[in-house]
Amino acid sequence: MELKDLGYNEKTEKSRVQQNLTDYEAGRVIAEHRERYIVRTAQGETEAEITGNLRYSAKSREDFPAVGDWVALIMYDNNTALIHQIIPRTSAITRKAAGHTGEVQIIAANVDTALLIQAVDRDFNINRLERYLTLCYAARVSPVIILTKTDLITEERISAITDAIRQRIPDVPVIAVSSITGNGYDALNSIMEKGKTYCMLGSSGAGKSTLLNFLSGREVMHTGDISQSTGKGRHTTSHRELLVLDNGSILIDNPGMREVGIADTASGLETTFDTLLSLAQHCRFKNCTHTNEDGCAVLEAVENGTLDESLLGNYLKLEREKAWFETSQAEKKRKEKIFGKILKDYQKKDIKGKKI
Ligand SMILES: Nc1nc2c(ncn2[C@@H]2O[C@H](COP(=O)(O)OP(=O)(O)OP(=O)(O)O)[C@@H](O)[C@H]2O)c(=O)[nH]1
Ligand SMILES: [Zn+2]
Repeated sequence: MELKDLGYNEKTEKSRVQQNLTDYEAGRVIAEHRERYIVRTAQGETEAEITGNLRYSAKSREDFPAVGDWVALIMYDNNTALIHQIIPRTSAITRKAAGHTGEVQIIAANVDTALLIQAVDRDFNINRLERYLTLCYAARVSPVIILTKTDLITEERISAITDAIRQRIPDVPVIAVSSITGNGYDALNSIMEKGKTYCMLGSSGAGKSTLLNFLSGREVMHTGDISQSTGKGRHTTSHRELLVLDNGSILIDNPGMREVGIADTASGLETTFDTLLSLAQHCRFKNCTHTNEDGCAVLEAVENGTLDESLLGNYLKLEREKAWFETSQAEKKRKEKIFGKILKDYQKKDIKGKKI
C-alpha cells in the first residue's frame, strides 16, 4: 500500500520537507493505547513508542501522537519503531479530557470530514448534534450528518426530522440510512472520496459499528477493543481505529466517545450560531448576555418566534462551558507560572548555597 492510499497528500509532504523529516520513514497512527501506537507505513504495520525527547518536550497531551497523525519513524526492525516527531497536523478534532482538568485531548488528527452519527429513534437530540458541529467548526473539519435506524420510524417522521435539522443547521448535508433496508448507503458511499479522511462521531449505540461494517464490506469490529498484555509486557491492540475502506476513503472510528466537551471553540460557536449572532448585533447593549436585558434583539426574536428558543438555550450553555474552559486553562497557566518562579528561586539559592 502506498502512503497516498493512507491519506498522504501534498500538504503532508510539504510539512515533512519543511521539518526536515524526509530521511525518516513516514507512517500514519492507526491505533493508540496508553502511549503505545500502531503505525501503518508503506511497508506494513509496526508497533511504536515515542522517543524520550518527544515525551519530555511535550507540554500537553496535544503534543502526543493521536490516531490519524502522520509521524516520522526511526525503524528498529520490521515491526518495532520509535516515533521521532509528529508531522504538523492539518486539522485536529479535540475535546476536553475526562477528569475536569480542562486539558485538551485529540480525538482524531488530519481529518477532512466528520460523519456525525445520530439515531432517529428515542436517542435523537438536535442539541447534541449542535455540540458535535461545534467540535467540527473549531477543528476546521467539514461535517456531514448521518441519521441512522430510519427503519424504526415513519417516512413522515424522517422528513420532519430532516426538515428540522435543515432549518436549524442549513448548509450541512444530511443523509438518512438504515442497515435493515439498506436505504441511504449508496448516497453515503458516493460522497466519500478516495484518499480523504473521515471521522465518525456519535454516542454509544448510535450505529457507528454497523455503519463501519457496511462501509468496509467486512466484519471488522470486535467487542472488547483491546486485548491486554501478551505476557511480554507489551500491549497489542486488536482494534484498529483507522481503516482504509473499499471505496478508497479512510475512516477513523472513535468508540467510547460518550460525552462531548467543547474546547477552543470561539470560532466554532460563531459558525453554528450565525443567525443568533447577527441578531445580537442589534442588541441595545454591546455586552448583552441575551438573558434579561432590555432592547435585546435575540430575546425579541425568541418572543416573536423567529428564533428557536432551544437554540438560544444551547448557545448560553455552550458559552458557559467555554467560559469555564477558558478559566480553567488560565488558572493552569497561572499555577505553572508561580511554580516556575519558585523553581527558579530555588535553583538560584541552590547555586548560591554551593558558592559557585
Ligand atoms: N433497526 C435498526 N437497528 C440498527 C441500525 N443500525 C444499528 N442498529 C442497532 O443498534 C445497536 C447499536 O449499534 P452499533 O452499531 O453497535 O452502535 P455503535 O454506535 O457502534 O455503539 P458503540 O460501539 O457503543 O459506540 C445494535 O443493536 C444494532 O444492531 C439500523 O439501521 N436499524
Ligand atoms: Zn441581546
